[in-house]
Amino acid sequence: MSIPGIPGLGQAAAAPTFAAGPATAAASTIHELQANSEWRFEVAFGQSIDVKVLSGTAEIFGTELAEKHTYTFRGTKSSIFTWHGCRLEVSGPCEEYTAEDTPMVSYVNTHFALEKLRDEAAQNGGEGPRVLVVGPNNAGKTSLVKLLTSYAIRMGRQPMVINTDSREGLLSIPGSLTATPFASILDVEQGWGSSPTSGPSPVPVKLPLCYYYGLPSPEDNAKLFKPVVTRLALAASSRLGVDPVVKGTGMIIDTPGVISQGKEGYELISHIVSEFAVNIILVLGSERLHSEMNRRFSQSTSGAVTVVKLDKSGGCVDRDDAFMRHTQEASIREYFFGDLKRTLINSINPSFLPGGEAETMDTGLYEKVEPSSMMLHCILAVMYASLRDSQETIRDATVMGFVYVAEVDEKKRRMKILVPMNTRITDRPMIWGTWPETTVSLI
Ligand SMILES: Nc1ncnc2c1ncn2[C@@H]1O[C@H](COP(=O)(O)OP(=O)(O)OP(=O)(O)O)[C@@H](O)[C@H]1O
Repeated sequence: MSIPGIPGLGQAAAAPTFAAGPATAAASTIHELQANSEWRFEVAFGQSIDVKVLSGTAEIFGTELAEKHTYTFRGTKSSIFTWHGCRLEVSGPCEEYTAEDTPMVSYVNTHFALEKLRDEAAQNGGEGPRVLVVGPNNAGKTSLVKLLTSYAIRMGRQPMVINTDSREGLLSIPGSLTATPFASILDVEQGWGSSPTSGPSPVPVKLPLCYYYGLPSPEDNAKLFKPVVTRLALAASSRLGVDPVVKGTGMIIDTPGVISQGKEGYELISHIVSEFAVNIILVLGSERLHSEMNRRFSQSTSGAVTVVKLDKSGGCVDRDDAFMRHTQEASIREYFFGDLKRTLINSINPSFLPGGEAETMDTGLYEKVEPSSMMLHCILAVMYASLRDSQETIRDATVMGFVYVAEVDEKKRRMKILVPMNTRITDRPMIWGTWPETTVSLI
């Protein structure tokens, strides 16, 4: 483990100096990176590159790369940063350039400030900081959350990472919200790591507490999003309560970019802040949002929220709808086919009932439906609840896992589904989210 000292601490940021403009590398190339510089790359979907650290130290969003090990990257936009300089060997086609101007010093300083709070918490038996990261789309929120998580792990901590951005699942499929205690390093090739259903992984598998929302944006159905966040916060807080190491480290909460713009979004931020009892807000790349967060939270009567502004990295790239769609499909595939050996295909005949056959109060949260051809190639969330439970209980339940609808026979009211779970699910309510829409056949 070698978190570096803090190189360049207190120095003014250097003027942007890109070592090279975007270029396309095909054959094997050697890159010599100077200290404090970053190699940024984009690999298209359907293509892959191999990267090897020949010498020196290098990291991806805080996770150190092993020397001489070949890492393969597919369909990704990312960067490799070095504190002390390194030599990289790269083969395969990618868009790439090297940058010397990065906000890494301010990010690592933020990490050390959080460490100080964790040390203080340890002295008085308290809780580590509950950190919320907000900012517009593609401001680098998830990358910062990864970096703070990796650095905390490298210090022997175990942060609870919360994902409230349903567009990108964290160790789960898109549409879900999760809370995951991280004790071991992140898998840099996979992003966060393998989902629990994936097979053998070089990096230990993490088990998220998973809740289901089933829509891409919190604003699509705030009436559903808010209570799901509340449940997630309750579950995460109680998990914190039973694990002293996680409690002493605290939480790091990622958010969807859409809530960082506009009044409706700010209301959702307030909801997350109060449900998770957030005490640090990191604002990425928006003066306006920073001022709004200060106005709302700095002078709060409890006075307990600290708002910090951080620069957006020049490396952040916009991801268009097609790229997001590919990413979402890749994570769905990984969920179902991470380990083919453990994949089961079941034919079941459930009356497809969120809320079940028993009389339940119709609260309008979910509509009861029969198997229909509309469900073909869709994903259903199997809930830890009973068919007799109320709709609220089902909404508030955690997700057991997800199934994929491979065939539907409307006449017989039968579906053939792909079930990557080794357990009986026919007596469980399943929720059919309208998103992500699956357009391709997985099998
Ligand atoms: N320094 C960097 N160099 C190269 N790529 C980067 C860098 N930082 C972030 N990226 C890439 O930019 C994209 C956007 O970053 P990220 O996902 O962290 O933003 P976000 O604020 O979480 O976005 P959203 O709100 O849309 O979820 C990602 O593909 C990420 O890998």
